[in-house]
Amino acid sequence: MTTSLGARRVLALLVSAFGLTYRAARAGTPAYVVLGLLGGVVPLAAAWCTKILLDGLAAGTAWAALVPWAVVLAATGLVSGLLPVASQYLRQRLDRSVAVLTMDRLYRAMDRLTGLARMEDPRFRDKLQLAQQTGRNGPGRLVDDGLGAVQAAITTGGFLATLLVLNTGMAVIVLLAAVPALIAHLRLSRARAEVMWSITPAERREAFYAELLSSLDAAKELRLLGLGDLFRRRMLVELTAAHAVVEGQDRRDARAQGLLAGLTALVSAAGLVWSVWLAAAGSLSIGDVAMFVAAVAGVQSASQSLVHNLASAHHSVLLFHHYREIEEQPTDLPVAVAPAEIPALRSGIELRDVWFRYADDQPWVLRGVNLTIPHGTSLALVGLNGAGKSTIVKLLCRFYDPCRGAILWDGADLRSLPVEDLRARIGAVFQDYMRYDLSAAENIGLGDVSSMDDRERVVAAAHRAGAHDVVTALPRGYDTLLSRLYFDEADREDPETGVLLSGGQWQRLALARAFLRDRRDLMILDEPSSGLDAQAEHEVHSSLRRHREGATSVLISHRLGTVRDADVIAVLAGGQVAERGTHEELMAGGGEYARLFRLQASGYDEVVTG
Ligand SMILES: Nc1ncnc2c1ncn2[C@@H]1O[C@H](COP(=O)(O)OP(=O)(O)OP(=O)(O)O)[C@@H](O)[C@H]1O
Repeated sequence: MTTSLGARRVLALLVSAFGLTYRAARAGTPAYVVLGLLGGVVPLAAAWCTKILLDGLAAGTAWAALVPWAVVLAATGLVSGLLPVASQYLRQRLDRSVAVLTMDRLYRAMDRLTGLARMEDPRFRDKLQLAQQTGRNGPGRLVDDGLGAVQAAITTGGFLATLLVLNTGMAVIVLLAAVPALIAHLRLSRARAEVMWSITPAERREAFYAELLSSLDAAKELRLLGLGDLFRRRMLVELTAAHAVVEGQDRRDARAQGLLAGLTALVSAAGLVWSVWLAAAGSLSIGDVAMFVAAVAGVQSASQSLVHNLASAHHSVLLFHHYREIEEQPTDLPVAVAPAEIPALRSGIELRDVWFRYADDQPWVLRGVNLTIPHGTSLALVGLNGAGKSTIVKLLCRFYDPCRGAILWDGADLRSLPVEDLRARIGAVFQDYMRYDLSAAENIGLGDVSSMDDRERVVAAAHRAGAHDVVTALPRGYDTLLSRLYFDEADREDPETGVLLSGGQWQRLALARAFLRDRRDLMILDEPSSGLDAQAEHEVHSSLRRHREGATSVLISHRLGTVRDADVIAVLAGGQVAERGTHEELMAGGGEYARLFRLQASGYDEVVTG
């Protein structure tokens, strides 16, 4: 993560933040800008009115001539009281409009990521987290900071110009008091920004432990293994380490700011004594002295808010940079220049000399895999843990591209096909399937969004996956919410909210979701029955067998009894297909498959026979 960006990039980010804000609120943004500029002018107007009034009083001007100035002075007081209220209201409206636009754009950009590699990159995840944080109000904050800086610059410039007209010496004194302080504050704020960036890793680790300590998923292990104390101590170590770094910076800040405040006060006091002396000698009017006092205070507070705005803008620009990087990112998988239309599968799918590793610095997972899945046949992939079975599935869905070799769909390289169309032709149950905090019907219906409301199809899919009885036993049947989250107030009042299923019951729903897509060309089942009881597993595989007939499918299972009737069984080992054939052929061959099958069977045999 960076703490500095080129001037051109910073400018582009500022322009884009203003652009986004304007697009989100076409009337609100100009109004907000006008109020901001007004805020810069009001202190100047008040100082001028005070000067004119005091000079008039000293010169004995008739009260009728002074009344308008008194009214204007009172009006500046009213305006400076109302401005913050109106600005805050507009700012909040602006933030809400900007949040809708930026969130929409951010998640559209995420949707453009069709592969998985970038999502798995920890640096990308860091960026994404920052982008999510800043997306909502980042542009608004940048506009705010930019406007605040302009406002401060108007006030400072106005006072300096006024003093230059009245007396050059006074302008020089005000500058002498403000400029070194401005420079020092800028340096301090840059040092603080660097410190804050330097502690982000510690803060992230702290957040990780804090999240772990309150995570429902981790609760069982944390309690059983008594890990709460360990993680709490680790969290505190990270927190105190971050605090120690910030404490050092706080001390440096306090020292420097104390020194600066003393210096500024000294210069201002000297200037004040000098201006009073000039006034006594008749070279300055009382109004001029009042203007000098207002200018010293005005320039000081304006330069402080300038520093604050610049520091805050610096931070906001860096965060907004991450948002823009995510928003501007191109799609992660190469897109064919003229993607071919993807026809319904006719001849089959072929993996031709496929080599794959997850990153250049990681070991090869697949080393020249050759496999064909003829149309209408079933392929079973077996192999030890980590052999690369799920990796092949992910390549078939084109979540990654092979590093070498190709996967062909009826002879066409997957890379030449539109990825959305390819996926529309595939149904799958992944090993790490999702559990959606939605109703049972929606959990199944998501398999085919166009049939989500087609209850008949949803129920039929549930029947086939052995999920129907599970679902009908729920308090509201298919409409039962499977969640512990409250979606709205009505749910909160409902005692039937938040039904949780067992692991195997969830798996049946995931299977039903896949069955809703069974008219697709390729059905992929990665460990579809690992969590099912023996009876359910038997029923599911009988159902699978029936529905697999004539369909093209890939099945992965460690329970070899469930894959024995596949048309072809391929054994993966060492990143290659070590054996392939029907169950009978492989058993007769006496290789790895036969060894594993006998090993598993012997477990049952021992129990049954002895
Ligand atoms: N996203 C990933 N990033 C990096 N390496 C990965 C990733 N996913 C899997 N791997 C690695 O690739 C190898 C193959 O994993 P894969 O999940 O394909 O094996 P598998 O045969 O399905 O194993 P299992 O039987 O345990 O499910 C493993 O060494 C694993 O560590």
